[in-house]
Amino acid sequence: MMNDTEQQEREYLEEIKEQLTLAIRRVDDAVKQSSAELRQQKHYIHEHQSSMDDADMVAAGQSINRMAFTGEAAVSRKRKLLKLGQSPYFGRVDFAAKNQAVTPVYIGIHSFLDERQRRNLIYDWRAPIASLFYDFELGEASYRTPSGTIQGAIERKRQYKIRDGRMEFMLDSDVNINDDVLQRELAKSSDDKMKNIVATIQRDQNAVIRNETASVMIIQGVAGSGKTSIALHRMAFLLYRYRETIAAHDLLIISPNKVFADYISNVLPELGEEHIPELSMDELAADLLGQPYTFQTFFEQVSALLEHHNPAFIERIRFKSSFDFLSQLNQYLLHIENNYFTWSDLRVGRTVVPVAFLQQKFRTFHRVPLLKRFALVANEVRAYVRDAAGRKLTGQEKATIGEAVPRLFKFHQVLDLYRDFYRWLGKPELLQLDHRLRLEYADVFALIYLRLRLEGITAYEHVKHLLIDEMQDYTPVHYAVLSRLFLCRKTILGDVSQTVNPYSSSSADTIERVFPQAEVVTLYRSYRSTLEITTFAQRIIPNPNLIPLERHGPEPTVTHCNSQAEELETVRQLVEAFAGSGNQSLGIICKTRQHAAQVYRALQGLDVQQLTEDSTTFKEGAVVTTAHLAKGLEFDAVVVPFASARHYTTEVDKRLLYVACTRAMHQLTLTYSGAITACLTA
Ligand SMILES: Nc1ncnc2c1ncn2[C@@H]1O[C@H](COP(=O)(O)OP(=O)(O)OP(=O)(O)O)[C@@H](O)[C@H]1O
Repeated sequence: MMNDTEQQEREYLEEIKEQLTLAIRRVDDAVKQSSAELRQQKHYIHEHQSSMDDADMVAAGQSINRMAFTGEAAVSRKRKLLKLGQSPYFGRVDFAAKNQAVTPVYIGIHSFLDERQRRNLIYDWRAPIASLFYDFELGEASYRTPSGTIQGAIERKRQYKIRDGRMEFMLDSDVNINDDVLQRELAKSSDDKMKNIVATIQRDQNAVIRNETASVMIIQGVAGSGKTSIALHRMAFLLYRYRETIAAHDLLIISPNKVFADYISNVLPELGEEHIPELSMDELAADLLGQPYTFQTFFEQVSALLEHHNPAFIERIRFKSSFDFLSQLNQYLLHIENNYFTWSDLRVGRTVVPVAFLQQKFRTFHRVPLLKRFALVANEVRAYVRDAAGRKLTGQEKATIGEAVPRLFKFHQVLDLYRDFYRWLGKPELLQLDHRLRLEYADVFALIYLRLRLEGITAYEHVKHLLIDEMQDYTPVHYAVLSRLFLCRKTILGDVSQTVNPYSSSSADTIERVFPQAEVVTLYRSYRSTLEITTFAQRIIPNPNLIPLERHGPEPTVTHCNSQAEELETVRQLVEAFAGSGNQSLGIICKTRQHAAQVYRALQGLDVQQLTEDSTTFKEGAVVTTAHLAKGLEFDAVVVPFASARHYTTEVDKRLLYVACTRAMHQLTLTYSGAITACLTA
């Protein structure tokens, strides 16, 4: 068989690298040539401008564009080849399709074709045949192609780690194929942003990544199950699978905040794809609400909940996060259609426009959002009056009609209707709005929903696939807005256990009610943390279904201190120890902003950074932050200060503690003074 031994593999790697070098040289030549031609063409146009007609100019412009395009494609091709030169492939399956010879299939991050022999030397991990690598052990196997399923058998499976063009190891695997390499990958320290996982994608993960049928895919997965990773690889897969029709700018990621967006921003470029546009929910809200509103952000809502116990505030959030709320809004919309018109004949000069005409016209436009119908009906009325009077209307008359028609309806401002909604409910106290029109967070998407239904919003029709992370933080009314705004396919992921606001959280079941056509996948295997850390986190929120990966590290420690000052000193020592520990990242994760600020002050003079809501980038090394902001991130080591009964008491606190502890990959330390929190007793 080809490339049997390690020696042969090493020689083959050199051969492939050489071919890659040649290919890069060819691309370079092509780039040079195309830029020379471009220069010539421009020069030619410059010289002959005076004698060229419009058609000549258009043709010349087009040919320049074509050359520039070829140039860009060559540059991008070169980038991919250079990357392959560093690490050409990570896997190999020797596959014999039925009645055919065995061929080795090398799998890498991009494909690489031997142009002269027209042979695929490396297959893109997203190619149909590459799914063999993820989906099967040795023996019978099959893969689906657009033209049907190919049956056959896998005779060998091999994995490689090639870095900087050097083979660090190769492994033949028969049964538990990925485990060894996966273990090595997971044991590594995390120095910076999220990385791609193409070499070790697991079977259940692969099924989600390659799913082509789901119009809505909901991924509920335990902490560290790879949800975010999978979702990003799924985007890369879709870009590959539908490359004729979908480009990176057709996709949209709705992310919880800028730090998270920055944290994940490397994955697609690593996979050779362009950056995907991203919006935070707050940015989307600001865009959809428009002026003149300002609003409390989700961060501020959660902080307010943590800072003071306010039953009325909680009650408002709870109600506005319910399905009942959404259905009340829908009923209200029906109610106003049926009750808020005051019908009367319209008199314009000597012409009377009868009620029946008006009603009939409003009915004709029933598909148009309510508040947009008035202008359309006014036009109809103008035509009616013109015909009746037998002459053109004066500007004054036209304006009169424009004002009279809306008067048939009680309200025209969405905010007035939103206020009225609470009166109609008999609970005006549920809307708290100050004179500067600052909305509570729980009102933001409700108001947007009304606006969407009453005025229509079409701003996001170009999006072809939407990715929503941290789904548990959004409520039925959020999803009602998203489902009307984005008619495209969606991938929605999250974990109910990691909600930072239990009064407004959604489980996969809740979201399924909004998207009944959704395919729901549940992931139980947790990859991030050592068994010791995962077991510890289970004491906070137990999940009997969770399957931790067998990877070991030090037991988490819970350190008692005699005073807060001593506690801060302990944290300081931990940060000092971090510098020489071999760990690359350390997260000091606090419950509140105040705690984070206090700890940060106590660490003055050390190389520590603070992550706040205003941060726009993920920071490396040691950082102090809050659990809310740390959600979705991970660190080699985590320190959770102030884990006392005083600070971690409520249901919200418990969730935050869970989020904080599950951020740790290898090492976890809690410190407290006074009594220890009861959240750990489970
Ligand atoms: N198949 C895999 N191979 C290698 N690493 C993996 C794999 N799946 C997950 N991981 C790693 O596990 C960690 C957690 O992944 P990720 O952040 O995507 O999980 P998550 O479910 O979104 O986590 P959380 O909800 O806790 O934020 C990451 O370091 C990721 O690289």
